[in-house]
This record gives sequence, structure tokens and C-alpha cells, in this order.
Amino acid sequence: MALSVRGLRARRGRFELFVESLAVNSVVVLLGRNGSGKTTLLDAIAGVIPAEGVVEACGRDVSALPPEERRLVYIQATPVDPPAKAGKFLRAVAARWGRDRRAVLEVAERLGIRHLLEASSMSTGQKQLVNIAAGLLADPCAFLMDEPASHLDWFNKRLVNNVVRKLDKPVLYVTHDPIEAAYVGDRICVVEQGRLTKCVDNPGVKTDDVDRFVEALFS
Ligand SMILES: Nc1ncnc2c1ncn2[C@@H]1O[C@H](COP(=O)(O)OP(=O)(O)OP(=O)(O)O)[C@@H](O)[C@H]1O
Repeated sequence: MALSVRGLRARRGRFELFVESLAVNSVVVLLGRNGSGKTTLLDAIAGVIPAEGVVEACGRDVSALPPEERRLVYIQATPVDPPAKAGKFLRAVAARWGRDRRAVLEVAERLGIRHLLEASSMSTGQKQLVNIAAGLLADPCAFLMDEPASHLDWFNKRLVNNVVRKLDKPVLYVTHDPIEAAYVGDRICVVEQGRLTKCVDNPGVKTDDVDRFVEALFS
């Protein structure tokens, strides 16, 4: 079921975002210059900043609900520090959603982070993988992802991209990387000065040459 937005208006100082309509059925990528309003759009949908207009998720109007009741997973560009070791944290998230330890191990396997479950310290990119794992353990109506791969190496970026492509939930995905946009998105929308100025279906740009180039460098 789609995540959809109608007549969404939000302000940040003198900056104004207005999105007349946006339907997210699969993976929709937002591309735009710095300061164009991509994060503001995700913040407004998540409900972490005040906004006018309608946001629908799982077929219900969530516009008046606080963020924690909207059933949206919001992965932000800068990962949140897990409050405990990754394994303990992810087991707590799983329990919150009625899932067991096997679900944690399965998600950790998918994201290649089993070795981090008991780690006492992690890099920023490793923390981001744990944040993404926590999001996958939840049962949201949709995912909002703001540059989720900006701290990830190419291999982890591809791994996360592949996980995102297989999610059977709507995903609104911000990246600055057009190669990543072409790889992960079903639709690509351009954000300019707080407006969606263009949305196109992914024409199927091939990114294999870049993949081969990076793999050769690290082989
Ligand atoms: N905390 C803030 N206080 C006031 N204005 C802000 C604040 N954060 C952002 N803005 C304004 O909102 C505009 C949109 O910012 P936003 O973070 O949504 O852009 P973005 O497209 O996500 O940028 P980037 O690609 O650099 O992450 C900015 O141009 C800036 O003028």
C-alpha cells in the first residue's frame, strides 16, 4: 500500500517546501542540490517538523499523528548511536515488534554485521548498518531513508541498495549519487527550491562498469 502526500507544506526559517502530490509505491529516489529541501520533505512526512497537508500510510491519514504513531521508519544520514551493544539493541527492537532472536540473526546476516553484534565500538558506517538493521526489524508502512549509504563503502552501499530493492514496502530514498539513484530507484524525482520539479521512471541506466571498476580495485 502506497505512502502518499497531498498538499504538503512545511517551513524552515524563510525556506518553504510545497509538494502538491507524491505517491510512493516502490522505491522513489529524491535527487537535488544541497539545500533544495530533500530532508525537509522527509522530516515533514515523518512528522518531526510541523507541516500542513495530508500524509497517508497503510491507507490511513497519519497527518495529525506524532512521529512514533505514523508507522514510518526514518533512517537519517547521521546514524544514531545504539544505546547498547548492537546485538542487545537489535534484540530489544525485535522484541518490540514481536520478533525473536532468529530475526535479529537473519537481518544481521543480510547486512553482513553478525561480527558487530557484540562489538564494543563501531565506525560511523558500521553504526549506520546497525540503524538500518533496526529499521528492517520494525514492521513499518513505509521507509524514509535520508542518504542511508553516505557513510558506507561501495560494497556495503550495494548490499544496502540490494536489500532496499527487495523491500516490499514503499521507500522514499534520498541520495546525492546519480549512480546509486539509477541502481536503487524505480522512480527518480528531482527536488528544486522546495518543489518536486520532475519525476521519471528509471530508464534502466547500466551501472555495471562502475561496479566492475571498484571490484577490480579491491581484488
Ligand atoms: N535548522 C534550520 N533552520 C533554518 N533553516 C533551515 C534549517 N535546516 C535547513 N534549513 C533551510 O531549509 C532548506 C532546505 O534544507 P534541507 O536540509 O531540507 O535541504 P537538503 O536538500 O536536504 O540539503 P542537503 O543536500 O545539503 O542535505 C535550506 O536551504 C535551508 O535554507
